[in-house]
Amino acid sequence: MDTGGHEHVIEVTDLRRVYGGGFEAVRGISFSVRRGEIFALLGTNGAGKTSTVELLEGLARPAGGRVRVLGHDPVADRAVVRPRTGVMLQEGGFPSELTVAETTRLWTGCTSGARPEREALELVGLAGKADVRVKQLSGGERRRLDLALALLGEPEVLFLDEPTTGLDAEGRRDTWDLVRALRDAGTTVLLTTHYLEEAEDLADRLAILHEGRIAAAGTPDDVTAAQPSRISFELPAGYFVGDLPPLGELGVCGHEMAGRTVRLRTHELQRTATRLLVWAERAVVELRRLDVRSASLEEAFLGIARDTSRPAQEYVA
Ligand SMILES: Nc1ncnc2c1ncn2[C@@H]1O[C@H](COP(=O)(O)OP(=O)(O)OP(=O)(O)O)[C@@H](O)[C@H]1O
Repeated sequence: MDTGGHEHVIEVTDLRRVYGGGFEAVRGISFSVRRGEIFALLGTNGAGKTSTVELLEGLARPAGGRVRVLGHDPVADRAVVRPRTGVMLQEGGFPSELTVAETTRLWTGCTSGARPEREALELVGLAGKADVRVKQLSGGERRRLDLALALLGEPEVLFLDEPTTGLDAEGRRDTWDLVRALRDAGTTVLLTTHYLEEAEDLADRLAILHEGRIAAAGTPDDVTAAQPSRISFELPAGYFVGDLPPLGELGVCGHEMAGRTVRLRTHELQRTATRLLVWAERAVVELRRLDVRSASLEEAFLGIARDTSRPAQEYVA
């Protein structure tokens, strides 16, 4: 299945998931992930990320639509797909009395072509904890053990459900470095995350899910580009927005004033900031608490999360 030189390792078409009671958690989503790509699924709580990933992992059958992983149906062809994939669930659920080394050994026994246990632990920085019982690990260390186990079979495709939840900033960055290194070595990675910075930094492409549908998709730059940048500052007493140069001339596409604080939105950040500062200099006006902020994935995400009237899916990632 070679499409323009890019093999689609994961293909999802009009996927639906309905739980008992008739609740439709995934409402017809489509996306594909190429070999050697990091793809992030973002979304508010309950948006349908885990429900989707479980279908990709073959843990449940879709109510509609189609999933292909490495060209196979992950449920019907589980015996073919499972040995080539690594899965890190949201909850590891290990026997807590076992040590890290014992847990890894147990998993090695169930994994075909497993890499050496110590190598997997070294990859995630847990080699020094081999003799510690799982119940004594910190939350972040347990996440890293989850990741080590997902990596045991040297998978071609890696599913990571919130891989860095509970990790401190350093642990999170170490995990990003590891995921990037795996991607560079050809592993295809699909991850879910609540950390927008993580998606922005790590993902080659992403989709933002909202209420079971894809509300935005593309590269982090694509998704961010549609958002305005923001400039905020306080005007001195006696000054109002009307005292600024005409907002159209500044390139402003929206504004508000609350107390003395002015917030401007613009798609031409450099032009707006320059003209505003030139005006302030000439008018001898001090813009206190000046804050100039580029459009971000966070803006896009919050815009989607707040917009309850958003229409049905129009995006295909
Ligand atoms: N077994 C189930 N039975 C009924 N509803 C379920 C079941 N599992 C999940 N849901 C519902 O499906 C929706 C999607 O849940 P899901 O766990 O996929 O969301 P998520 O995007 O992963 O959320 P989070 O970010 O909170 O982990 C939620 O409204 C959830 O309550």
